[in-house]
Amino acid sequence: MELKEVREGLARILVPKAERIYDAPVFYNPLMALNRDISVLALKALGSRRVLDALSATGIRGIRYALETPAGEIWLNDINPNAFRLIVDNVKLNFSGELEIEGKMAVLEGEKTLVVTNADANRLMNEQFRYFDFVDLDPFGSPMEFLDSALRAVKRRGVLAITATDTGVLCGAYRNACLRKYLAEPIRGELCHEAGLRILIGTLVRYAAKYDLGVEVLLAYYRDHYFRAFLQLRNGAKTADKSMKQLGYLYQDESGKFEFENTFLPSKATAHGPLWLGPLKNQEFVEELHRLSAEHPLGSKKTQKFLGLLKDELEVPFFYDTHAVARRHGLEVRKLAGVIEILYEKGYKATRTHFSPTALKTDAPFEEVLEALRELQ
Ligand SMILES: C[S@@+](CC[C@H](N)C(=O)[O-])C[C@H]1O[C@@H](n2cnc3c(N)ncnc32)[C@H](O)[C@@H]1O
Repeated sequence: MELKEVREGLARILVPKAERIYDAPVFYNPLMALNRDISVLALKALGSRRVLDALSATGIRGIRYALETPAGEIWLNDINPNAFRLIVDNVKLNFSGELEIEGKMAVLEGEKTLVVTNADANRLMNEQFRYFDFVDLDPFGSPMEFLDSALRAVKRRGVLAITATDTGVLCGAYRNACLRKYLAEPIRGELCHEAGLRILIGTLVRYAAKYDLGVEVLLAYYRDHYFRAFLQLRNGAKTADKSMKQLGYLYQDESGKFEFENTFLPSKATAHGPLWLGPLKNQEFVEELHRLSAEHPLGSKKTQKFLGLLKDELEVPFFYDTHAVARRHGLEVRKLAGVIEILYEKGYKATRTHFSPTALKTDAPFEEVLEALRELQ
């Protein structure tokens, strides 16, 4: 395998030289630096000790966790033998000390303990029952095939960090796949990304509830064709019931107006979901990540700005995309800032949203958003 060295955060990592990322013998995507930055900041803020990077590829994520956060014991796993060998080399490149290799496992004991394994992630997570404070799933496509095992490997008050790159499925391009994997009806159109993220979280909540685990969303977002969610687990049947009560359904009519209902079963056949209707962030947590991003060696120049956008975003379910509203009502597109200003003057809250550069989140009713656009014609 031909290799080159890259730097990200405090890590030096050997990655395969390849024309296209999916042709490489071990997967590495430089675009995911922002995802890894936010994960490093989250782990730093949480202070979790025992961490599993279950689908590690080059090891870049787990090695950054070891170098840049207070985590004391970090496991890096991949089923691909080439990945295992590369992770071992990358651990050696970043840490001094003796790495003891025995078959499909390598252990480095030092200031930090690093454990590298070449196993099926489900098998490893089932063997390490309730062992980890923080479990990271960063798969190709959907995380669903790993979810039950992750919910068993993580401690009952631990944190799950989950990526999903199957946006076509969660956003309704492949409806049947969404029904199969997430047992949910997706939506097409301008709300598909937020609905997709909320379908993903809704499914995670239902899976956690089986184990009498409740879920608090520390942060969840959509970016660069993937979803990412950090979930704080809460122990007990009552907290699981509370989380389940935050599930519900979304409805949208042809005018673009939407509504949602917090019910276990939908009242109408046109429902989209079930999906999570609770918050997508813990405000203090996001403010802390934003603050930390100013002083941390980041891998992507875009991370701090993106965290700022997430921090300032109004916490209400769903948004109005001004381009979509204008199109649906035969109006001219107008600047988002102008619409936000009119709503502000009328006493409503309104902010930009990370889901779309042309959309706003507001507590104003749909008619007021439409009226604001009309005023600007
Ligand atoms: C998207 S890549 C991970 C990228 C990495 N987390 C990063 O930040 O660069 C997914 C990895 O999962 C590994 N994988 C796929 N199925 C697996 C399984 N059942 N058990 C363990 N690893 C698996 C693949 O070999 C691949 O390296």
